[in-house]
Amino acid sequence: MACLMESSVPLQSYKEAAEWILAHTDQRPRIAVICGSGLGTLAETLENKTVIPYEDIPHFPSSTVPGHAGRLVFGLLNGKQCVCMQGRFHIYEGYSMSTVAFPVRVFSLLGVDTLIVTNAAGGINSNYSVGDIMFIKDHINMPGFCGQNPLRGPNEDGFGVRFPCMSDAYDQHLRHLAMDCTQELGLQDIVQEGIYCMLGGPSYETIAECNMLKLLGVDAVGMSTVPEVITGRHCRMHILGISLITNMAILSYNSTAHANHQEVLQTSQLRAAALIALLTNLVGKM
Ligand SMILES: O=P(O)(O)O[C@@H]1C[C@H](O)[C@@H](CO)O1
Ligand code: HPA
Repeated sequence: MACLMESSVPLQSYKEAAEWILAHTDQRPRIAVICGSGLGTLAETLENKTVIPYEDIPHFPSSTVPGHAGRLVFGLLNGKQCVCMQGRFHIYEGYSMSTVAFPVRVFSLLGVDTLIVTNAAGGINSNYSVGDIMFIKDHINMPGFCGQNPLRGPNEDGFGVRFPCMSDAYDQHLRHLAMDCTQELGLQDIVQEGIYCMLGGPSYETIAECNMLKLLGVDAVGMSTVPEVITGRHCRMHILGISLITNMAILSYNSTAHANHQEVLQTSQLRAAALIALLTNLVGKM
């Protein structure tokens, strides 16, 4: 009988990707930033950049979504060495959860121990507004309810344990530090803290689905982040998750609004400067 297995990535592929990168830059960052839809401009602000297109790195997946450039950018952010993923992967592109999270294990082999994950998300909480910045305090892995998890398949003991704890997935200290930064920058009025729910996409949610998520206590909905966070926690990284509320989820049958990726990218552009200021300030304190 055929066995339904996550197509887990061979250990050798992570190692070959990491070795290739180590041979192509002498930068050794401990901080990695995954840039969400339209949020890749952060990478442009790094100093002393080394830019590596994903297609040059052995075994690296490729980006197929508008707003996700598809390159690693190494450089200094506020004096600290960082690597930014300008473009991430999603399961709706046809990738398995473990492939989506492939770069996170590569980063771990490079010596990264802190992961900042950003995303564009739809606001479910009716107290939220478009343009709000939400620090993620917890997540719901909705695809996980039917078995999708980046750690599915044989465990790689070298990265972490078989059954990792996720109740502390989002680092409280980093979140408080980030909150302090928003005060300093005068962003406190647009800051929220909440629960992110990942759905598979690529279709946006129905009205019934949005109302169900609201009942479940979800504050923002998206199509990413969870695979990278689970994988990062598995290898003991400290994680800060940030959702930009790019649109409000549609909860009423009277609404004439239509979710669309243009709006997502437009809001990301509007808030790019604020997010860059926030991350620059934060990284300086880390
Ligand atoms: O990569 P993220 O999660 O930031 O992008 C969101 C989810 C979809 O890729 C896209 C939908 O508009 O934006
Ligand atoms: N739903 C799911 N993913 C998203 C949304 C949304 O409303 N906005 C940005 N990414």
